[in-house]
Amino acid sequence: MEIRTVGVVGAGQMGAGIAQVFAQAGYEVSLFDINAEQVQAALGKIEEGYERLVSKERLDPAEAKAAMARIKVAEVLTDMGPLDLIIEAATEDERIKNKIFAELRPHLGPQTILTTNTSSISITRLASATDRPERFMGFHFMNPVPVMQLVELIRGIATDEETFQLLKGVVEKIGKTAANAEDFPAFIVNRILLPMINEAIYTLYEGVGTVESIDTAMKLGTNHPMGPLELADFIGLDVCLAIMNVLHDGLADTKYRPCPLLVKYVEAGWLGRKTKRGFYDYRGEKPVPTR
Ligand SMILES: CC(=O)CC(=O)SCCNC(=O)CCNC(=O)[C@H](O)C(C)(C)COP(=O)(O)OP(=O)(O)OC[C@H]1O[C@@H](n2cnc3c(N)ncnc32)[C@H](O)[C@@H]1OP(=O)(O)O
Ligand SMILES: NC(=O)C1=CN([C@@H]2O[C@H](COP(=O)(O)OP(=O)(O)OC[C@H]3O[C@@H](n4cnc5c(N)ncnc54)[C@H](OP(=O)(O)O)[C@@H]3O)[C@@H](O)[C@H]2O)C=CC1
Repeated sequence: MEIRTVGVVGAGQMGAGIAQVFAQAGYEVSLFDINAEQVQAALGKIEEGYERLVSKERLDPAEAKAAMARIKVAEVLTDMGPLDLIIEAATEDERIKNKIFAELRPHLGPQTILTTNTSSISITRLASATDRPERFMGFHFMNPVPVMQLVELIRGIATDEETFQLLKGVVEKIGKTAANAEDFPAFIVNRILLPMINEAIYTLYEGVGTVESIDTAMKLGTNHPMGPLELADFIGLDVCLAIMNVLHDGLADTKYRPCPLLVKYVEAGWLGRKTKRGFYDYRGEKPVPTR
């Protein structure tokens, strides 16, 4: 089997980046979101992404145009059913993901491979609610997708070798590097990264440092490209909280308890860059700390 057509479900920051990278690599891409405005915003971001590459002479203008033309908007989710590969990149909520796979189920082609870009949720559990756990995998991209080199590949208990090899091939074709992770809460990257971010939030909560001093300390003291609070805003505080909850519930260890301050920000709807407020306020010219 060769993968040529790809459906991306969810046109948020991850879905947009995934669609951009796949279309650039020559795949025919269908993009769907329950919010039609979000799809239009994603198309605008993708176009900007290609323009950025063209301006740096990393992409030929004709190739950029051709890549853009390979992205189609799916009016309804079920239109994606017969495609070769579906990448679910909707909100980090198990009920939403299950609902998407359940809706797709009667419309899927016999060969269609289902994947999820989940940051933390059990692949085996998501797969078990579909009709094809052997053709189901975790396909975890990093943010921002066009820049980050890594894709985590996570096999569920029933994932077959053919599916794994096909997805390994896809990672090579899009010019990225795969790392294999076992199916345990939050896999590798987020098992390590999110407790670090959560600890940074505790450091703020306990008054050990300010937003600025914590981020400066980690940027200049450990050479991280972004401070942990800036990175949390970049990922999305709702996504960070969802991952911490999966770690806390799945591993039953208090060391994964989400910081109450993270919970408070999410309850306020201050989700980081995407809502223009989180640990920083992005509404002005320059981000300024919100506490
Ligand atoms: C939560 C999960 O499930 C998993 C995750 O994703 S965890 C999060 C993983 N991501 C990270 O840790 C990101 C950490 N941050 C970084 O690596 C960097 O800050 C960054 C790459 C995002 C930006 O880098 P920077 O040096 O501050 O800014 P900038 O110079 O503007 O960008 C660097 C390059 O990336 C490109 N870039 C930056 N943001 C981009 C975007 N959103 N889309 C496309 N390209 C982008 C820039 O064009 C630039 O390219 P060149 O080097 O070719 O000129
Ligand atoms: N943010 C990050 O750094 C990373 C996130 N991920 C994972 O990727 C996934 C998406 O995250 P991200 O892009 O940040 O989230 P966003 O909130 O930016 O985007 C999610 C999108 O999914 C849409 N959506 C919600 N329900 C449905 C549905 N039933 N059908 C179709 N679309 C739906 C949302 O619409 P609406 O807003 O209207 O609800 C929203 O547009 C999550 O699983 C997350 O854990 C993985 C790696 C990194």
